[in-house]
Amino acid sequence: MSPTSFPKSDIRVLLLEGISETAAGIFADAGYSDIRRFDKALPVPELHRELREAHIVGIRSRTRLDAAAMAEARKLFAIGAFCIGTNQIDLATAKHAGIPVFNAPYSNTRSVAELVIAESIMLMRGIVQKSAQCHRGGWSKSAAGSHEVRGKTLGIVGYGHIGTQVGVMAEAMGMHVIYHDIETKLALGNARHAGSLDALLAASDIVTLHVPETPATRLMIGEAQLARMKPGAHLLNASRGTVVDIDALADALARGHLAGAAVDVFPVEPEGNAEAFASPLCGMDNVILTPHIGGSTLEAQDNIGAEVAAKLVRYSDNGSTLSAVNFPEVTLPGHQGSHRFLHIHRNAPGVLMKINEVFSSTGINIDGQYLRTDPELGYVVIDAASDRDQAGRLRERLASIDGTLRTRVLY
Ligand SMILES: NC(=O)C1=CN([C@@H]2O[C@H](COP(=O)(O)OP(=O)(O)OC[C@H]3O[C@@H](n4cnc5c(N)ncnc54)[C@H](O)[C@@H]3O)[C@@H](O)[C@H]2O)C=CC1
Ligand SMILES: O=C(O)C(=O)COP(=O)(O)O
Repeated sequence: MSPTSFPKSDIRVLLLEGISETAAGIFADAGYSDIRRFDKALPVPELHRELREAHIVGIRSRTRLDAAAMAEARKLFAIGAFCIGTNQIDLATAKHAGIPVFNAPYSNTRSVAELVIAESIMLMRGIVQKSAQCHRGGWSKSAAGSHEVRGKTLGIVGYGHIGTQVGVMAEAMGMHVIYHDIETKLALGNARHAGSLDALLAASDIVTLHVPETPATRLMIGEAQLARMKPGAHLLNASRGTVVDIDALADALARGHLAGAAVDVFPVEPEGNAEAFASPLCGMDNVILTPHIGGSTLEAQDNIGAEVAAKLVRYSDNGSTLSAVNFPEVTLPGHQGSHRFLHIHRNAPGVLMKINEVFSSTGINIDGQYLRTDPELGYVVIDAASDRDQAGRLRERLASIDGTLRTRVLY
């Protein structure tokens, strides 16, 4: 266990939104004892209060870490998104504050893909309506409107980690798979590029959305796109609530243009399980509504807890930023026998020279130096065999260099 510039017992780890116990276990095993856990997203005033004392924060998709939240988080040095999406975090503000953000890009993808496959069959068979009728004492034994998925066309919008897995599973059930993506993607199996979003919408019996939340995907499925879908087709959205115009979707369903939908994500979602949920889709028997649980399986949450906590511990103990989503990536070896100085600065000419001057002026030899920059940010890591007092003084001098955003020493 490597000590850091202040005792690990003083490093506050804040874990929100019911992040898996696995994560807390990994922090504890690495010597972190000040771990505060909450099973829901916090209301803004409480979030800001908690952030003031946190050095590391872990969130899921619900907590907004915007510029106002970050302004409160004066001690924060790392953020973990214990999920895939990082749209809830102001990545640029975090970066300019010298705070790397880590996420779990794969761990829950299978869970989402399995749900989409299950829902595709449920929708094509009209199972939710039939189940609702039975619960109400009805009995409508009929094949009308019920179809096998075999031989039908599945259109995947966003052919990334989730979209590709959905495609492979759908083909195993005999479906034709087409996809649309803004990047050139290797088609798996017999999947075919649709040519355009419009072409995909016109050709698919089921359309499933797997794009991230970006300015380009905001309301990418609105009235015009829904109108292009085949009459009687189905729409699934387990991506982000902002991707679909929910009123337009409700209208297309009410008019019978679409036969059904499965929606897991919403433009506005409750903060926690105690808050009521409302949506224009509520009350429609042909719509599967789920409370943003695409990635909520015990397997996925366990894997995510382990993956993101390990990345945060590694950064905190060792300085490595491998796979950070907003930061220059550095993979570092151990630093036995030397102190490790982390220096994060605005990328401007001359900073590196000044850092090196600090060391050369004291005659301390540099054992290893690592540097990664992007146009905005520089991250320099220096291993040097100073004594503890010297290290403290060196750190102060490094911190006083113009453009410095953050410094730490790992002993
Ligand atoms: N419902 C839930 O619980 C979960 C939801 N998600 C959501 O699913 C999204 C996708 O996840 P992954 O497949 O792992 O991400 P990914 O990054 O592997 O794939 C996203 C794909 O969308 C494409 N894309 C981006 N902008 C596009 C545009 N404007 N038009 C067409 N394609 C576009 C990308 O090129 C990429 O291939 C996440 O960003 C997240 O928002 C992820 C996990 C769980
Ligand atoms: O991984 C994602 O992006 C998700 O949407 C899952 O979010 P959650 O961790 O379930 O709040």
